[in-house]
Amino acid sequence: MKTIRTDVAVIGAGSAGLSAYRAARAGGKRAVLIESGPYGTTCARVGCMPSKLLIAAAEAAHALAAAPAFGVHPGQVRIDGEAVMARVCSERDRFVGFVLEGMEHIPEEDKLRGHARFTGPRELQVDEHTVVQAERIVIATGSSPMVPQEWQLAGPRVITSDAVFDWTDLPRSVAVVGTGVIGLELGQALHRLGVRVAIYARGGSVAQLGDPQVLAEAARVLGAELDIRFQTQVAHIQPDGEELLLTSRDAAGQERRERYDYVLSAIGRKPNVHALNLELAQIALDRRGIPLYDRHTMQCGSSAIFIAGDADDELPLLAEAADQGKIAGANAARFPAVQPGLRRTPLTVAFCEPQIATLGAGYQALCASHSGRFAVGMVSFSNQGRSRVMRQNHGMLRVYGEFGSGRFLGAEMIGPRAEHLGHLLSWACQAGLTVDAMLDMPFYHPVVEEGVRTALRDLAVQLAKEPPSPQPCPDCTPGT
Ligand SMILES: Cc1cc2nc3c(=O)[nH]c(=O)nc-3n(C[C@H](O)[C@H](O)[C@H](O)COP(=O)(O)OP(=O)(O)OC[C@H]3O[C@@H](n4cnc5c(N)ncnc54)[C@H](O)[C@@H]3O)c2cc1C
Ligand SMILES: NC(=O)c1ccc[n+]([C@@H]2O[C@H](COP(=O)([O-])OP(=O)(O)OC[C@H]3O[C@@H](n4cnc5c(N)ncnc54)[C@H](O)[C@@H]3O)[C@@H](O)[C@H]2O)c1
Repeated sequence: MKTIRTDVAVIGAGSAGLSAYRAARAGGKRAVLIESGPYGTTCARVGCMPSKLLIAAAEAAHALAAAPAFGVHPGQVRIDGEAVMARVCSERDRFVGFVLEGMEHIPEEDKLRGHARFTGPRELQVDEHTVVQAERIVIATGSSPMVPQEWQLAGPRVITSDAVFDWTDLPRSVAVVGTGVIGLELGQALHRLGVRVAIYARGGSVAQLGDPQVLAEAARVLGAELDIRFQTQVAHIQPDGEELLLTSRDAAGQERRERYDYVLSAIGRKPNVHALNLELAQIALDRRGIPLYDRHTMQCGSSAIFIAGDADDELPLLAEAADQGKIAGANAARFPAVQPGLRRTPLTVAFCEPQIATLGAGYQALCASHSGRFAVGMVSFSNQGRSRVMRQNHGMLRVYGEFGSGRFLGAEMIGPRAEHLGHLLSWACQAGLTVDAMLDMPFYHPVVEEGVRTALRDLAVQLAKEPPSPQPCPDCTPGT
């Protein structure tokens, strides 16, 4: 067994780990980056990039299918599944190639291959070959897709999103389980590429939405295009020749059996923290076994251990992994004099169509933190001018503002160009703008942003009213 001594050890060479390694080095410290799997990051290999490539192909097919409504007839449309997957894979490999090039610029002595686990609060063992003694450690181990054990018994045709990007052709049919972001993005893309898709939702959730009105609209709009089975449990999956036989049970107890080429488990991802021997790290864990940490410093308690990215399960997104990694790496370098880093206004986008975005404080969080102290404005896109011009007049935006200060707090939406409207609104939120200040900004015509203005005007009207249920202040109400 070899022993290495270093200032900072980073576990995981994904987006968070690379960012942490660079920040630790920039802080003037020696650092090692330990990776057990392939280099290239989840985002580039099997996440953000290949999924958006598949969606881009689906959008091309959908544009042709939608063209006749404009009086444009593209003729016989043929989807060449092998060509679709060939482009997805070759462009994906290009993105992975950039990451691999970056890895080559990291000195060999800073890179270690193998699975790291704690043997003490400042010591790791990598496979059976190296002991790393580190003054500070960053956990950036990412997350893995979940598949219930009983589904795994049905064999290799029960897959996760990882497997989709290894396909060399499109299958005939896929059952997608889960109406989270992955289920909706991949389910809709495959549907638009001519694959028979059914999406099973055990409840009524849709992507990251928490506002009941936006959620109901999203279920209605997406349900109009896709075969989504809400309130339907997957009861059993069994192999059946070259296919899988899926038995589902709806809310009324009605059973249904259908055959699919694949079942795609999109029921969430779990942080990779359970094979780290965290009990030897001497840090406090929550009830799911995830280290407790300060979200501004990424420090676990007062220890020399930091965490970043999907591993902490706070908001498992690429931009968050990069930000958190930078904060964790910089603080590992300057430990014990840790400093709060920049945490931005939360922003999420689901690239289904219509797109779904949330930003700032979500509706559910506001109900808990701002009960009786926030107002809601809304716009439906059904009659919004530009959206109607483009035949993308579906969805709804709900915006939230604070009584008294008039500050803009956040929004949830499904609708056209949500990725762009989400950015616009999250920038206003982070800048701490009031609703009135936002309405003073320029709005061109005809643009979907005029829909945002309608929602903000509605919010301004609501904010000018009395709060719905004034909360008496117990300390200053006479007699209390
Ligand atoms: C299909 C899909 C689509 C997505 N689309 C988007 C999107 O559009 N936008 C967006 O913002 N986000 C998206 N995401 C989420 C995004 O990809 C992740 O949030 C991000 O990649 C997480 O980065 P990370 O560094 O935390 O994890 P990773 O990149 O997974 O890195 C963790 C690394 O740690 C290694 N590791 C784990 N345990 C150990 C150990 N014990 N020892 C050594 N190494 C270890 C792993 O092998 C891995 O390489 C998507 C995810 C998926 C799956
Ligand atoms: N555009 C993006 O930014 C993007 C795209 C893809 C993934 N991601 C990230 O990846 C993460 C994981 O995505 P995901 O879609 O796998 O998870 P998710 O947590 O978003 O959704 C999981 C879904 O599965 C359902 N579910 C859970 N257990 C189930 C069960 N046993 N049977 C049936 N349904 C079940 C849940 O109710 C939920 O609808 C997301 O949280 C997101 O942060 C982001």
